[in-house]
Amino acid sequence: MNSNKFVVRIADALFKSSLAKNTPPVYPQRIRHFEILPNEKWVIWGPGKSKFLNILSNKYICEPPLSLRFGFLMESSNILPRIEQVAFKGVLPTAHLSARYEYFKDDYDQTCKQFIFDKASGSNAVSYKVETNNRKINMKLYDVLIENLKLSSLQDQWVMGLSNGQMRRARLARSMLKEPDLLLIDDPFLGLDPSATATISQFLARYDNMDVNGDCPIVIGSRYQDTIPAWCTHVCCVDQQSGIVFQGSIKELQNKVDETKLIAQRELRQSRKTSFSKGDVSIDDLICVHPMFGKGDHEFIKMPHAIELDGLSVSYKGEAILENLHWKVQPGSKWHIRGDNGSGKSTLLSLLTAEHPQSWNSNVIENGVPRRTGKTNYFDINSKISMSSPELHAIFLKNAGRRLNTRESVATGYRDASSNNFLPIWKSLDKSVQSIVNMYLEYFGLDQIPDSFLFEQLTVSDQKLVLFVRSLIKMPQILILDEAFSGMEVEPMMRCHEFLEEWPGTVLVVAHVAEETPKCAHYLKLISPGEYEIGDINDN
Ligand SMILES: Nc1ncnc2c1ncn2[C@@H]1O[C@H](COP(=O)(O)OP(=O)(O)OP(=O)(O)O)[C@@H](O)[C@H]1O
Repeated sequence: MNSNKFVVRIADALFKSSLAKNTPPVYPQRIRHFEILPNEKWVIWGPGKSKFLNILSNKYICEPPLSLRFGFLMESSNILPRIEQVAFKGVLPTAHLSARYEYFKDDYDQTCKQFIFDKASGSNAVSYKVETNNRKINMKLYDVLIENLKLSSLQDQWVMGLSNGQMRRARLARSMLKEPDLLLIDDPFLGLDPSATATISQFLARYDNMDVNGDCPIVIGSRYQDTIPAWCTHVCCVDQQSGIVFQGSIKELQNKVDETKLIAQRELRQSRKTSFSKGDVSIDDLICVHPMFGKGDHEFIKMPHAIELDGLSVSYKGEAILENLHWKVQPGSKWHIRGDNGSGKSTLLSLLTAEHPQSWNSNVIENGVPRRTGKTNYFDINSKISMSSPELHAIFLKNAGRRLNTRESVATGYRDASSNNFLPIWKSLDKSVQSIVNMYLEYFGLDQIPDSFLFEQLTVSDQKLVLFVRSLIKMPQILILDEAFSGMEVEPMMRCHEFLEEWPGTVLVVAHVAEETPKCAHYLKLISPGEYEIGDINDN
């Protein structure tokens, strides 16, 4: 790339999401100046990052025309810029929760390699593929990507079976393989375990200088609470309302960055204090109907284990994922399930919720009774369990995202087997039950969202919050929170964590990042098949 050129330049621009007359601008003020030069590595930082990345990916209409320009296009070019934007998304939506674990795949499932190529679709019923484009694949780049993104051993696996972390890496490879002119990655490290985070961060740091790739500049989006990678050279701090707060070289702005972080933390503490004391609804009002509310430790000890695994093993086509796992979970205990991407955490949880075909397994003992086909059924099991997970998020968005508003979405938590049942129920609920839903909405600040907003129109953070609240309202004995807080803003996340400290039921949490992990007393760490650790967490 010519070093005199810029990558992106914004000058005196107002952005709109539509040409319709009354559409308000994305930011009320014009963006006076913003410019990315080759060899600069920018992080778009702060609560307005996703909006700003949308601007950079040319998703809005700019006024005047040409106030947003891309240096890699010819002056008079009519060609659209080739920009890839990798945003936070979980696993692929499947037809239903168990589809991910089924042996016989959906007709149109692809291998991981086909997904990364993004070139053809096909049916498993026929042997040929239908090309959807004739893009030439740079195989040299493909090899580099799968090696560096640790996807080599997963190339031939069905893409639907990939774990969250594996799927994030596959999405990144798919975007990079398109050799875009500009690559925008929002929250590049969400859902990745610490070693994958380190490897991918190092890879991104040197990516634009690699021979195999044609100088693709990368811009990342990051939240206040995330550590800005050391290789970023420039920062653009953006808020939701007014746009750019400050921008420039990180070296020069380091003090400002630190100060902004501190202020954000202080404001958060302050808002927690005030918001928790305001309003009429207390946590006790919300949880007093839980069957375990008010029970003391001496009572829990006398109860049978909520879950007991007595030598559980799970394998795919002979390859073990979990082996001889022994684990006892006391009612009312809170567990952090740990382990690297792909170590089997979601698989373990899908066994508990009976979404996994190998769930009918007498090594799974619930409330002292071994699970057996004919004795226990899916609905009985799920009447006591609720969950929020990336799989559920993806399916909820696909099936209910355009139909249900916040209140209706939360209310579906009352459905039998609510993890998989999104049929509207709000209108048929008793007035008294509706008022419980309303109390939850009020407590978590979701009552501020107008009823005209559908689930899919909410921010990712609000969607996560809705799914969390949805998982609570049927007062489950076992609450499963699989990456339930990744992608959430800090304030609502802290509110959920505080609430969970009082929650009387059993809680199983999967989270890779300490800040996203609510307080747990115990941990189960999956290391490799047959190897695991169980212990207490004494971090108080
Ligand atoms: N149908 C399948 N066939 C083969 N392998 C599968 C299948 N489904 C899942 N796997 C593999 O099983 C392993 C465990 O996946 P799982 O989703 O349980 O991991 P995880 O610990 O939850 O990971 P993450 O932290 O990334 O969410 C992964 O390596 C995944 O690729």
